[in-house]
Amino acid sequence: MSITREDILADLRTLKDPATGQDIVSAGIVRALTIDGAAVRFVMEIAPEAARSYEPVRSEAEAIVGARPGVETVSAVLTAHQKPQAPPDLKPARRAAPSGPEPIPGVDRLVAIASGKGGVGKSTLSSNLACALAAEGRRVGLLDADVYGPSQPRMLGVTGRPASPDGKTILPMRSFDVTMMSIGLMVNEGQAVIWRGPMLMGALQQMLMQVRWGELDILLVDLPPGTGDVSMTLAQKARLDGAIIVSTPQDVALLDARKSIDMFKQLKTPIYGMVENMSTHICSNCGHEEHVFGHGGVARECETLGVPLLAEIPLHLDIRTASDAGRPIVAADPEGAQARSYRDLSRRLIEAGQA
Ligand SMILES: Nc1ncnc2c1ncn2[C@@H]1O[C@H](COP(=O)(O)OP(=O)(O)OP(=O)(O)O)[C@@H](O)[C@H]1O
Repeated sequence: MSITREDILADLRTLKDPATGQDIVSAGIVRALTIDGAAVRFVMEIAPEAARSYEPVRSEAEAIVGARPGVETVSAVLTAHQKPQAPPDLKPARRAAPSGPEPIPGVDRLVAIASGKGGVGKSTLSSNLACALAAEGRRVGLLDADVYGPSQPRMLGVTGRPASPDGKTILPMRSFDVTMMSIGLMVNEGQAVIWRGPMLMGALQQMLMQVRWGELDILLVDLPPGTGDVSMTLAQKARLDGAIIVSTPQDVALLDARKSIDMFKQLKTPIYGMVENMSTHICSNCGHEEHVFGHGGVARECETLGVPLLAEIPLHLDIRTASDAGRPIVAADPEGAQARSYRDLSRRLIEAGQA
């Protein structure tokens, strides 16, 4: 049975907008309605502070549309609309309260893991480094802030939704002695979330400040690739102790890594150094080593930029299969050759007082 846009809008018109009393379609809340075969998706655009009062409307909307014959899946997502900005007041009557970077209660060090470009192995490094630091006895947290592709739940084999016993704070998950939280655990699997500026910042701040991290020696933050809103918000809201930049050796990746370093320098975040990932390929059959992406690119870049080269991680099939199976190589085979570079990196950071 084919479903039409009008059918869905008619269903949604039966629901009331709690703010205006109009139906939600006439109130202009329903946006981006797409019908793809038996799958229906739409967004409900609301004021960010009203998110809680709209949740029942959102779930009712999903239920009503889902009950229509021919509809198999429905995804309704709440997104925040941008409030028009008031013109700046050039003569404020009183001084604004300071809202600079704050420390996270109980967390000794906050360290960002960043990359200029996607797919260079930043998340693989974050989970393995977290496990390696835990293996050295450090109390480690990992916050997966990669809003565009949160992969830590998969890499650390974590499923389920974090509990919130009091409706205000969130209990983190735990895997391989690492306390973790991911933006991927806050949305339904497969549900596309359209993050707008204010909502994204709200989610990041919530994960930093409302998650009960407990006492940690270090909290690693796996950032989305590039130099976007999340990195900026993190550096502005929380007191960052350092950043580690991951890159592969090719020129294109290095070009982007340089932008990332520039950004952290501007944000006055100390750069702990760079990590070259996929530095050399080690054949899993014969052990033959070759430099698929060239060699020494990151070392040269580090010299030019005056930042330390922290580690060179080989490209090895076992590293990928371990992560895909939800058990990072450092946890799966801690004494094995492929875990060595991650474990050396963790020891180096601990020795330098950076972890
Ligand atoms: N050293 C390595 N050896 C083998 N495979 C690797 C290595 N590092 C990463 N990979 C694999 O490369 C892919 C991309 O890695 P990963 O997801 O960590 O990158 P990323 O930089 O976090 O990407 P994005 O930011 O786009 O999520 C994954 O399949 C991962 O298993």
